[in-house]
Amino acid sequence: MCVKSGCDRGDCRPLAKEAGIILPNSAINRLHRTLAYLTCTRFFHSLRQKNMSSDSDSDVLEVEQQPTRSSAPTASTAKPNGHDVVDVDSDSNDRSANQSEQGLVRELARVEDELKAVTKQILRLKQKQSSLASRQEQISQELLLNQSKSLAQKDWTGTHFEWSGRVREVLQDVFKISEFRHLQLSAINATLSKQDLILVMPTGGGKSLCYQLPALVSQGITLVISPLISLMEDQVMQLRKLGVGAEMLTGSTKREENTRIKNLISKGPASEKPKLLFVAPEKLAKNKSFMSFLQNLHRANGIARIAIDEVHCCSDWGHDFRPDYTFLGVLRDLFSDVPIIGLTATASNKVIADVQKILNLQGCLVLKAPFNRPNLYYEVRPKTAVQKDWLEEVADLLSAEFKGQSGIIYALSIKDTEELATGLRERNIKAGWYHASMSPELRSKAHTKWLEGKLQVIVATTAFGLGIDKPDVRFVIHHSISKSIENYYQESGRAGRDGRKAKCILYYRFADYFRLSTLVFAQQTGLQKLSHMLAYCTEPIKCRRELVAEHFSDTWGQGDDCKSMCDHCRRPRSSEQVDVTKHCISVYRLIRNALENETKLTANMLFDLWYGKGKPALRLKDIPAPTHSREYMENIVAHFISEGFVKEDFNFTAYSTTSYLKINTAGQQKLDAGYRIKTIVAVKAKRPSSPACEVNGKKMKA
Ligand SMILES: Nc1ncnc2c1ncn2[C@@H]1O[C@H](COP(=O)(O)OP(=O)(O)OP(=O)(O)O)[C@@H](O)[C@H]1O
Repeated sequence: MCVKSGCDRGDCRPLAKEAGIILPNSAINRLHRTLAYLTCTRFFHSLRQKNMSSDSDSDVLEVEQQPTRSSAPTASTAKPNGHDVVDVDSDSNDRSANQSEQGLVRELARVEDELKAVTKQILRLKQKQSSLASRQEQISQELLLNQSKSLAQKDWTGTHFEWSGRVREVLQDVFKISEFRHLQLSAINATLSKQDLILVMPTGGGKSLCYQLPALVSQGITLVISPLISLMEDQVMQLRKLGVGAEMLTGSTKREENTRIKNLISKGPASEKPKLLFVAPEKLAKNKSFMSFLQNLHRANGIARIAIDEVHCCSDWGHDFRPDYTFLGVLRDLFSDVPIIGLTATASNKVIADVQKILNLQGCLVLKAPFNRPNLYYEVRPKTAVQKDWLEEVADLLSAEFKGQSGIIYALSIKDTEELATGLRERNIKAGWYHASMSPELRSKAHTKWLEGKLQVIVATTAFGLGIDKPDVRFVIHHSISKSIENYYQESGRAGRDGRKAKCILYYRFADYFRLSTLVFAQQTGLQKLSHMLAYCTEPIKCRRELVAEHFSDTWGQGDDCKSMCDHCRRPRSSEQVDVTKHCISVYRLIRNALENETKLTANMLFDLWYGKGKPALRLKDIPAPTHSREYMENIVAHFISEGFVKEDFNFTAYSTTSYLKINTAGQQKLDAGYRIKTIVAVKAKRPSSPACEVNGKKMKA
């Protein structure tokens, strides 16, 4: 060890020699003390280099000022050139250096304390900055929302507009409709007034009319941006049937057809010019020649308005985000005097604000109809583990309650659609299947057979959704849970579009949650949205409509009535709040114990262990099997997942992804700090004690 400084190399003296310096002990000591931040080696290396490049006196060491906390020069040693001068032979210098060292140590401690305080302050300020920034965003959103609300206060329903007479004429003569539905006239008047507008109306509410009718009352073309080719085909076909000129351009439109349509729109005779042009968002985002065509058309006042169908696709908070939709933000600037109308059935306030931002329509008019579909009955039923039992139950339902009625069964995978439809056919139900892997011909054949009533039910993936406009769908059954409440609302919304009563039944099984979580976890908002759906399915007592209204920030006041059109309102149950903290601790312990045994637990493995099954080494003797049913306990664990106490850990194999359960550290910290987890459970009504009665003289239970 080299003197007192802690240098363990012991090579300062040979290095000093090599640098041409003869050092007395006192100088070595002092250097070690005052230059504690340097190892001796570093110091002499730098010195050697310095000496090599200068003719300095070997008795005088010129120490380069280091950018460190102990570098303040003293008046006695400071050279005019800014370098400290250390006289290695001077004892008085030695003493003063000792004093200055103590001073430096004190200063260092003070500086360190100050630094700590400043760091704390910075952290506090950063937190404040981020909370102020999010409040700022919230306030600007609220201000814009207020702007939207005040625009919505204006009376748009009037019939005093210059176009009012013509609007009614077109409604009756072209569309053969006698009366407007809620918000249709307001939306039509607003867009004809050149007001930018976002229209939120329930599925089947009649949104299409709100841009189709104005298209016939305005000069120029209405450009409709739509996410699906099948949706465009359907609309073009319907419009042509009504005698309205409509065209569509997609990525697969042939070059000649493309030119024909463009020429017709820009140069065709007025009587032959189409009034509506349907395009996919990709057409705008990826086709410069089409954008140039639109700009030329605009210069010639040829664009009446732009309608963006399924506008929630702009936002990744919406349920089917499409990156090409984000390109549509340029439209507001490029065609500044052309009114834009965005339409959707599923948008919470968050999605609306997001869409407004992306499309540059901040503060525009928002017309929002209630989400409630009063004619739809919502029910969640437990799903049996055995497929055969489920098929029996549903076949019974279709041949009794839904006999002669038309409906849809939504399934999670392509394989499921085919297996379930086959299973139903074996039980004499006229069932077909529909999914994205079928050829367009086969898909269209299945769709047509169902439309014509040759199939009672179509078992489909969500590929069968947007644009399905069969009015008399009396039931929509979900074989497993949907990816989000938005998806469920859309899919179940295919029922009862004629306004008559229809049933939406969802079969829930906890295991299905994990089939979906492994599919959606890579999406930015996938798991969060799925957890909302999980909470919807496991909700024990609350009205289903109220849950949906809350999700979409819709108003559902005390006076609002479901009219017994959901399972919870039809069969109200009493409930109680229970403390489930101990169950969470058990779950954490089982997961931790398994990890200590190098095993990760899937939900199924966890429940097996909890109920005393599975590998004995992974069981914990002091955790007794729950006294409640597995279904009850699954709902409790579902609550832990929805509330973030339990997280998932996704692991890939070559063919699949597995979800394992893991402890959320933040959840553990909360429990450590004494937090109690509480949840609401339904309380089974006590059976009234059966009065005894007498049959043939014997006492029997009634
Ligand atoms: N005022 C009206 N009176 C009667 N029928 C109408 C009226 N407006 C629209 N419809 C009909 O209602 C059905 C649903 O309309 P539309 O397809 O526009 O719904 P949507 O709001 O776009 O629904 P989704 O979001 O599910 O596609 C159509 O068959 C349409 O002809």
